[in-house]
Amino acid sequence: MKTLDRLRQGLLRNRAWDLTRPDLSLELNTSHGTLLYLEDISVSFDGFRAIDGLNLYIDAGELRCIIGPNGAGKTTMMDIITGKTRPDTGTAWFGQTIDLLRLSEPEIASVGIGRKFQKPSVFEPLTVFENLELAMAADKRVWPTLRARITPEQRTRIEEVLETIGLQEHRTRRAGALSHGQKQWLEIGMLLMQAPHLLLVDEPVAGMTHQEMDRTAELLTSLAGKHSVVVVEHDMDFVRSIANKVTVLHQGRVLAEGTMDEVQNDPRVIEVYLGGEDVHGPMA
Ligand SMILES: Nc1ncnc2c1ncn2[C@@H]1O[C@H](COP(=O)(O)OP(=O)(O)OP(=O)(O)O)[C@@H](O)[C@H]1O
Repeated sequence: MKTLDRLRQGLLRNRAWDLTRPDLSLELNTSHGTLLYLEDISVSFDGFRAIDGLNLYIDAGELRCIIGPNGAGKTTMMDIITGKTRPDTGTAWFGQTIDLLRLSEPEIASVGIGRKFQKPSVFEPLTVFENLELAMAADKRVWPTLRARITPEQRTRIEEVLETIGLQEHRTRRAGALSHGQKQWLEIGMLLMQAPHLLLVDEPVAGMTHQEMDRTAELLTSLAGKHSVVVVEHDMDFVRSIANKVTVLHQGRVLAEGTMDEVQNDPRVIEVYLGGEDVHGPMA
């Protein structure tokens, strides 16, 4: 029997698996071109359906923007992908073989899903370089010994990431002394140290200057191709500047999907945004 079928059977059969979970696949397979499959996902909190039959597919290497009014379910969707929230129904596959609903939060991170929350959480007393060094250690138990020595390969990797995030000249600065935008880029760099296949980025430009927003747009678009990037953002100008494909969530399901022009001209989307439900204002 194919691994996928075996896993599916296991899922239907029982959720209490053997602790060793011998049939658990952690090998990513995206030969069909799709990295993330969320199908018919629903979750309720105290009887309120925050996610309601959600279907979402993210291609390998794609940059996708997710928009939607307050309470549309964007954060809850991210929580489901990362294992923080378990759906009541539905399936969530990472590539064709990895069943996310069978993995713990740390396991989901280790198969290559990184999440950046809105508020930067860099280690302020440490330098930019040291932050990246720490982020390299997937196993946080090795932190105390990590500073002892890094290999030339690891140093090269850190240098590459410093260049990607544009902080080469700030490598010896304390993270706490960075601007808000620089802290956000450092945190994206810290995620990159884990070489994730999928990066989930929550409101990356909130509180940024225009210049920082432009730099963030460049950074996120440069990551696509090598990684899949899912950006949840309220700032429509920013979304327009980076998006190929936009998904509009509303009441826990996909309302519309397409280019920014397509979704902006979709009467259902206009109704949701102009209907007074969104405190962030109409779509620009
Ligand atoms: N743990 C929870 N308990 C109860 N209700 C919740 C919980 N998490 C989310 N909700 C509710 O589910 C709905 C969806 O919330 P969610 O935070 O996912 O929306 P969102 O699209 O991220 O909104 P925003 O743009 O304001 O961040 C909201 O009505 C919210 O109040």
